[in-house]
Amino acid sequence: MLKMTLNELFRDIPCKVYGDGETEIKDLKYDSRKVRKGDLFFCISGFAEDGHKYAPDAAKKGAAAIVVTEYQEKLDIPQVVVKNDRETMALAACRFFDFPARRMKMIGVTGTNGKTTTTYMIKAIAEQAGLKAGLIGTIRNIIGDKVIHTERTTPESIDLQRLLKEMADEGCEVLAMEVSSHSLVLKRVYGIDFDIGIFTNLTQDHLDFHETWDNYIQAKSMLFEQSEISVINIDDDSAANMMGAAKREVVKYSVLQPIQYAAKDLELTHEKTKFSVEIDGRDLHIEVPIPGYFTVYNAMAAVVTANAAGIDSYCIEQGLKNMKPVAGRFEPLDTHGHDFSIILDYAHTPDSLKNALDTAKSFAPARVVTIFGCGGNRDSSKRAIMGKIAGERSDFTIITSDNPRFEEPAAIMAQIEEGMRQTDGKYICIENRKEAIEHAVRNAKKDDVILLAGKGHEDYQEIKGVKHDFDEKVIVEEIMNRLGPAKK
Ligand SMILES: CC(=O)N[C@H]1[C@@H](OP(=O)(O)OP(=O)(O)OC[C@H]2O[C@@H](n3ccc(=O)[nH]c3=O)[C@H](O)[C@@H]2O)O[C@H](CO)[C@@H](O)[C@@H]1O[C@H](C)C(=O)N[C@@H](C)C(=O)N[C@H](CCC(=O)O)C(=O)O
Ligand SMILES: Nc1ncnc2c1ncn2[C@@H]1O[C@H](COP(=O)(O)OP(=O)(O)OP(=O)(O)O)[C@@H](O)[C@H]1O
Ligand SMILES: N[C@H](CCC[C@H](N)C(=O)O)C(=O)O
Ligand SMILES: [Mg+2]
Repeated sequence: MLKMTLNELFRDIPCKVYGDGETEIKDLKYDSRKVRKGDLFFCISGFAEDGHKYAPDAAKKGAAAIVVTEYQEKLDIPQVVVKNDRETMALAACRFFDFPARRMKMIGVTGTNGKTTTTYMIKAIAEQAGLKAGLIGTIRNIIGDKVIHTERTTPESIDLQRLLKEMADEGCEVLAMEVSSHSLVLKRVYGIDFDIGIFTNLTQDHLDFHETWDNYIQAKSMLFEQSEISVINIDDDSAANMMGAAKREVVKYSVLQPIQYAAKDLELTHEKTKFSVEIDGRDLHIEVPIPGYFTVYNAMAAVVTANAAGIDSYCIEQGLKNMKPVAGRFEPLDTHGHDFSIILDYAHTPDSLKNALDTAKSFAPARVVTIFGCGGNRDSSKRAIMGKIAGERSDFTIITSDNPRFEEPAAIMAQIEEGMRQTDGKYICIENRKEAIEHAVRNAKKDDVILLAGKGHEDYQEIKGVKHDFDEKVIVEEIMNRLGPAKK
C-alpha cells in the first residue's frame, strides 16, 4: 500500500505546512464525498463550488490533512497552504504515485478532432511492434487487453496518476493518451513530461469553456511546452502557435505541402484509406480500415509519431493495416441486407460534421440523410453553424436531440434550425432521437447513406443529470429487426 508523510510528499513543492509534517498520508482525494480515514484532501476552487467549504466534512470523515489556498480556522488537522490548487494537486499526485509516466513512453494527442482515432492507431502500431500499450481517452481506458470504464477524456490529475501507475505496474511500455483542452487548462496533466505531443487540428468547439478562440489556441499549445518532440499537422492554421510553444524538437507532417513527411498517392474508398509516405528513404504503403480524407491526417500523425518513437516501418504498415475500426468513428452498421447504409459517427463539431458529410457524399450515394443534434450545456455557438453545414451537404436532415443535459432539447434544435434555414436543405425536426432514427430507416431509399452523427460510441443519453440507456448500435439493430429482412 502507498504511504507517505506530508514532508515527503511536498518536499519539492512550494508550500507552508501548518501542523505535524510527519503526518502519514494514505491516499489523495479532491472530492470530500470520497474521503476516507488517512486521506489528504485537496480543497479546489472550482467553477461551481469552493472545495474549502468541504474541509470540515473531510476532517470529520478522517482526512489526515488538507491542502488549501487559504488557511482554514477551527480545524485541528494539519494544513498545507499553497498558491495554486490544481498545479499543486497534480505535482503531489506525480510524487505520491512515484512518477509513473517516467516508466513509459508517453504520447499525448491534442486537437479538436481525431484524438481518439489517432490514439487507437498508435496503440495498434505499438502492439504490432510487440510493445505493451496503454490507452487513455474518450471511449475507454485500456491496459493491454483490459478495459477500464471512463467518464472523462482526460482524467483529473489524481485519477490520472493512479491509472498511470497501474499501467506502468502492469508492464505498459507505451501510453497513447488524449489530452483535452479542458485538461490542459485545469492542469490535469501538469508535471508530466511527454516524450511526444501530437497536434491534430484546431477548429471551433468548447467556446463555452474557453470563451475566446485565442484562449482555446493557448490551451492546446500548452501540451507542446511539456513535450520533448512535438508532432505538428502544418496544414492547420494554428500550427504556428503550437510550434511556437514547442519545447524542443518539432516534427511536421502534411497532406498538402511538399515537406519531408507528406502523404502522397491518396486512395480513398468506402472501406479504407490508402496513401504512401517516405520514411528514411523508403516509401511506406499505408492502408487503414477507416474511410475518409481526415483519416489520412490521423494516420500521418500516427506514422510520424511511431517513427519518432523508433518503431520500424514494417510494424507501422502492418499495425495500421490490421487495426480494428474505432467504435462509433465512421462505423458502418449492419442493415440486414437492405440496400441502404447506416454510418455511426461521433461528429459533434462543425468541422467533423463537414468532414463526415463530405466523406459520405464521396461514396456517391442516392442521398445523404443526416440525423444529428447538439449537446446541451456545451458551446451553443456551434449549433447554427452545424445546421448550415448539414443543410448544405445533406439531401435530407433530421434535426433531433443529442445529450440535452440541463437544456430544453427543443430550444437547442431551434438554434440548429436557424443555420439550416440559411440553406435550401430539406429537413424535419423529430425531438425523440430513437423516433428520428426509425423515421430515417423506414423512409430510406435504395443506395441512401444515413449518417447518424454526434453520439458515436456513447451508450447513454444524458437528460437532466440522468444517463438513460441509449446505444445507437443496439437501437439500429432493434429497428432493423422490426423492419424485417430485405426483399429479394
Ligand atoms: C468544466 C470542467 O471540466 N469542470 C471540472 C471541474 O469542475 P468544477 O471546477 O466545476 O468543480 P466544482 O463542482 O466547482 O467543485 C470544486 C471542487 O469541490 C469538490 N467538491 C464538490 C462538492 C462536494 O460535495 N465536495 C467536494 O469536495 C469537487 O470535487 C471539486 O474538486 O473540476 C472537477 C473535478 O475537479 C471536474 O469533475 C469537472 O469536470 C466536469 C464534470 C466536466 O464535465 N468536464 C468536461 C467538460 C470535460 O472535462 N471534458 C473534457 C473533454 C473535452 C473534449 O471533448 O475534448 C475531458 O477531458 O473529459
Ligand atoms: N483529423 C480529423 N479532422 C477532422 N475531423 C475528424 C478527424 N478525425 C476524425 N474526425 C471526425 O471527428 C469525429 C471524432 O473523432 P475522434 O473521436 O477521433 O476525435 P476526438 O478529438 O477524440 O473527439 P473528442 O474531443 O470528442 O474526444 C469522427 O467521428 C469524425 O467524424
Ligand atoms: N467530449 C465532448 C463530447 C460531446 C459529445 C456529444 N454527444 C455531446 O454530448 O455534446 C464534450 O463533452 O463536449
Ligand atoms: Mg476523443
